[in-house]
Amino acid sequence: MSKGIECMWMRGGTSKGAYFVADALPADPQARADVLLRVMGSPDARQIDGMGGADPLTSKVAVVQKSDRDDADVDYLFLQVFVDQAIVTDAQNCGNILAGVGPFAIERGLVESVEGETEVRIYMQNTGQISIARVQVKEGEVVYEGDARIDGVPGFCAPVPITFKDTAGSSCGALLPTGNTVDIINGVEVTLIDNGMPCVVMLASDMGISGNEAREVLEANLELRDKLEAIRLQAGPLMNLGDVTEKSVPKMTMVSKASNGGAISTRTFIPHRCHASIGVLGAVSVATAAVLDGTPARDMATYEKGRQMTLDVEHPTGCMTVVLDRDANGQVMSAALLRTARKLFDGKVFVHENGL
Ligand SMILES: O=C(O)/C=C(\CC(=O)C(=O)O)C(=O)O
Repeated sequence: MSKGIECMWMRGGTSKGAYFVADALPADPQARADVLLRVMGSPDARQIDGMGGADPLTSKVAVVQKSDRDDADVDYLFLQVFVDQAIVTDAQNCGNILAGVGPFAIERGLVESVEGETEVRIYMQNTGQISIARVQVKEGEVVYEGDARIDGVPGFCAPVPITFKDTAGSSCGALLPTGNTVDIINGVEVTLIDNGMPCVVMLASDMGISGNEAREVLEANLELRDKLEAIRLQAGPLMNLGDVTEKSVPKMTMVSKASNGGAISTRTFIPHRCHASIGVLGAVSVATAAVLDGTPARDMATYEKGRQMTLDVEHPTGCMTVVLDRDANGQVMSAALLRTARKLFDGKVFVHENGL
């Protein structure tokens, strides 16, 4: 019998997944991927023989360890386990799963808790950048109960505010990897941007949709999906991401006018399924596109310009509030968001014998 692997299941923001201390998993990336495919039950559209929830948003993994760096407490490696393909990729970061990393690090004793609030400095290995999460603590224990709420998650929870600095060019080497605010691919005006997450931002109307459709409606639109994928495969090399056929980036975001008082409305493919809301760093990248003059997103966005700008990015299940800090030249220097996280399960996960 397999002896099982120590693992915690957590909701981080609007995603859910498995959190491991690094030394619980094989160090070799291929062997680790084999184990994680079995943990989630991939490849299988239903993930019936594993813990994954048959959705890319619930088939995610955080690998966490103490950091050797002076500017970080822990290192966080994000891994996306594809649902219906045998692919485990570190080609993207995830700001939602990140929300659980601070609480998990305290739970596992990787970070010493500070009564009241513990600041956890997290080195995000996928992109080589730092984020800071603030976790509530009482009598040495992580507090999960509270009165914060985020769209896309029912109920209330303790707040986990997160700040990102220097996320520009996280995976593409530059905020605008082509040097342009607008490129044209297959006749569609797009902004190729990376402020923490590589995204292709385009007008919903250019893709033949209103931008207010439900996730299910968009996923059933095969013509739209084909058009998005054709643009994505060309955008990948232009964004310095190489061949993206088997990668989960860039994300494809279609924007339209906000319909609920926010700054802009979004519908995002990640990249083959439509997001139920929007990714954290995805929202930061799209909000950044919306404050750049000359972009399709700028034309759709409504906001007041300033050094600190709060943009409500609307998505299929509500909105994500992004606070951007800009310097005197209007360049985005940091971004902050509110997330919540919750411990769901702690124990051992079992995989087939030959997985360990
Ligand atoms: O885009 C995805 O694959 C989904 C994400 C990513 C994310 O959080 C981010 O953009 O930072 C999510 O909602 O978990």
